[in-house]
Amino acid sequence: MTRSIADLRVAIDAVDQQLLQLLNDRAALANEVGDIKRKEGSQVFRPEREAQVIHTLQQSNPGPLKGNNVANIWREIMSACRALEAPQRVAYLGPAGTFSEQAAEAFFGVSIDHVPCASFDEVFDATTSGRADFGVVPMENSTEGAVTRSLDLFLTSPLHMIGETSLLVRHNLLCSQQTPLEEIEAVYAHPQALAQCQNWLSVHAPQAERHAASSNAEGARIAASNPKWAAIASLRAASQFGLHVVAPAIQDEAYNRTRFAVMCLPQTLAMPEASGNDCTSLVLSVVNRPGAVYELLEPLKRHNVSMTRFESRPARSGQQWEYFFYIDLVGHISEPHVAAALADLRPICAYYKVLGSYAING
Ligand SMILES: O=C(O)C(=O)C[C@]1(C(=O)O)C=C[C@@H](O)C=C1
Repeated sequence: MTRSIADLRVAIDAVDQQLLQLLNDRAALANEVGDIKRKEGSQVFRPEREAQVIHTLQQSNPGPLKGNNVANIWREIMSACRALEAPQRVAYLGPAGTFSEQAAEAFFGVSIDHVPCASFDEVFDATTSGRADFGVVPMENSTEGAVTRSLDLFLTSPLHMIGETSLLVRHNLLCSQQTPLEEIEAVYAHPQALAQCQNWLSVHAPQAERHAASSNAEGARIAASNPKWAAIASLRAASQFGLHVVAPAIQDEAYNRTRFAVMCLPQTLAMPEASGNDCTSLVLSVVNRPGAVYELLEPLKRHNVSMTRFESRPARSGQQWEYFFYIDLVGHISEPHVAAALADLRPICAYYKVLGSYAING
């Protein structure tokens, strides 16, 4: 016998009441954990524990909810529980409506104290000075490669990476009216977004001058003041600034992803323990002589450690052709094969810095 919608809604209401009770029971337990942490003076946010909770639930999930739904729901449940223990202040490139804000909320959930910043430099400053507990910055994009300012800032910063999150980035052309494409005189966006949409702009709005803005949301704010000006930004920025979508999904690569680093001072949160699905990020340099880069990579092969990223940046040391290498390895630094590889690799390096060992956000 099929049940009517009215009957099904009564059943849903009953399940919701049970869920509400269970969620409050859970929040009360988290509160008790919070009391203990306050007495101990230990950090509220435990990313490896949260990753484990989500991983375990995804493994035992009987469906019909999909694994990623389970992850999203529990990220928000834990965000709310964490905020009861103590609100976490998170710095990112603002204003409201940026992809960085989206990344911060994807990692921490929405129950955070938002600290929007005017530049990547300010995100590092805010997190270093204690104005924020954590910072979120983009590290790499699947179309445009490294976000070089973030990499350079990490080199001299006392901050370390305690997590990562990756976002599918869809760019939209936004205007204050439905302005025809051929009438758009200027496009405002962050240089990364302009680069990720350059082919589309050359074909569909070749007459439009391209202007760099400090963020896409700032570009949206500027575009809101003139119907002949457009911005490249998210749907979230469109609703934030009351703009229309003149053209959706204009990024040159359909699969345009940006990976963000989550960072903090080591005294705020020490390196997370291994979660079982981790990554280690390093910055290294070697003296410039034949075979040096080969020697750098050889210990990884010998100890069977996979490398998922190898990025070089000029050292700016005054010496030409000297580089820093940004390397990501699969595994946690406490795993024996990773520890052994790094022990062999370290003496070869002229410069060696572990940016962090943290759970892969999947
Ligand atoms: O297990 C803890 O340490 C908690 O504080 C509880 C809890 C949770 O809600 O499950 C909340 C915050 C932490 O980041 C990890 C987990």
